[in-house]
Amino acid sequence: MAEASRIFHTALLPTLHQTPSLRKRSSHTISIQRTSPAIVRCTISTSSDTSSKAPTGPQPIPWGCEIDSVENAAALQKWLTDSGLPAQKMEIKKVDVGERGLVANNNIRKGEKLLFVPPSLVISADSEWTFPEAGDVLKRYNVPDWPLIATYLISEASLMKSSRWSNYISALPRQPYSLLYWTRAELDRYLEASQIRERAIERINNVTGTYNDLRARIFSKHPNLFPEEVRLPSLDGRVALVPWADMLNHSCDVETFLDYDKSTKGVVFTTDRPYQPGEQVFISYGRKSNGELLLSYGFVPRQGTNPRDSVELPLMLKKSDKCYEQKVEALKKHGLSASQCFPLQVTGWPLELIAYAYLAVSPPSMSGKFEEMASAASNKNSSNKEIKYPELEEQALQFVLDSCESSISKYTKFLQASGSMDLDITSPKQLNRKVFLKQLAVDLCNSEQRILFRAQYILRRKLRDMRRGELKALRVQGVKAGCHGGE
Ligand SMILES: C[S@@+](CC[C@H](N)C(=O)[O-])C[C@H]1O[C@@H](n2cnc3c(N)ncnc32)[C@H](O)[C@@H]1O
Repeated sequence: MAEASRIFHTALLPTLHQTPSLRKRSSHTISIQRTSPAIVRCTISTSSDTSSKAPTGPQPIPWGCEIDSVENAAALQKWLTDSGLPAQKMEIKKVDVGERGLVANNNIRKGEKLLFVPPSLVISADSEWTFPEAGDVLKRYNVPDWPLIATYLISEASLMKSSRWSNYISALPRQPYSLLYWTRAELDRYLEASQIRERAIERINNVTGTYNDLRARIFSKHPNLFPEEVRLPSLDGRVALVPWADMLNHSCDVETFLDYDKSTKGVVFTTDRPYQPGEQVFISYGRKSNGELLLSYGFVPRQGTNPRDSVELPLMLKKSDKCYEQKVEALKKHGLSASQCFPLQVTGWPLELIAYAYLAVSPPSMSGKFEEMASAASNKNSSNKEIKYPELEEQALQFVLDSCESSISKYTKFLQASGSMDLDITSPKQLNRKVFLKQLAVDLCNSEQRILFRAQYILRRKLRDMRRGELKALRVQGVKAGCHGGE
């Protein structure tokens, strides 16, 4: 739940404009307009919505604050204390990593249970709605947790100061750098080399699909409760919003996650290291690659600091392969296709990747093995064991190396072009955003390319050793044959 809560928090950080008519809407934005107290009128634009049409009707409600706003954070902290948050050994401060964060104000031991957010301060699918009618309708239709909570938050935000969550809502950072908030043009332009672009498009489509489904099934049937468009952010699994806990920033060095304490029904976490007063306290947002952190949270950790970092390497069957159809059939049976991505880490690659490479380079004479190879290439097969075809190994490694090198050249092309990339800006605000996005893309591409370089190095060395070994064996055979011949 806690893991999901963080995703949700950042996925649900829309920019709500007070004066959208003045600005070209180039990313995902949510505007909320209050009509009557019981009605939430929401419109959320998408990356494809780049029109600068001035919306008519009531002014949208202000939402969130700049990520470095300590005033809103201080108001949040005061409200939380007044609302029953027990005394904590941390306080919200401006920090070096993540703008605002929780900083120790006491000595904290390793293994200490540090945080306790009582259930009354957690926003979950069971939270009480100020206007319960809309909530009742969503529950009747069994709407999953994340769109339900997103609609809840939008509904509460529309009440402004009269919502009990108003201090929380106005302290949410307006920080649209998660890939969900990049326009399609920005994704295409800055992340052309990275497979994370595909993941972002998939997630945006998932969000849009969920929204369209809700609109068709529910919102359109209850126009009095949901009079306009509501677009909701994407999220998997059980979700909740945890004010206070979601002030904690991520560090790749810690292994401690927020946890749900069944007995107290509160949110807690246990430290995995001590902290001195004045030190920022971190949690882990999950064992994620830099691309996944950018996708969900809008930041890229410093190069080389994320031991979980990985890059998706695309492998493809050759259309000219005589057994193309047969191989595709075998892959399909195991949920795979003619083009498939596999994660590479600095420390290596999964067995599935090599199994796929074996299949890709197999000659027609090995058609009896296609099925076994396709099965081993699928991670859906829990009993996966390493398969070995020594006669194909060199070709398979060369195939992976070729794919690595083709990816590396895409990154090189982008990184070289990024230096002189025209930022075609029309306002300082736009410049900030573009410079920032470009920097995020450059950081991501550098970290992904670094993993590819490492894989390239290992593959080249393996192939060299293999070929030297073969050469040696040939020489030995040659010498033996020579001896024979000489006898
Ligand atoms: C759950 S909030 C944490 C509180 C946030 N710093 C704030 O001021 O409201 C998650 C956001 O914090 C920032 N963040 C968290 N960990 C970070 C890190 N290691 N480096 C940079 N930004 C980080 C990102 O903007 C992320 O979307």
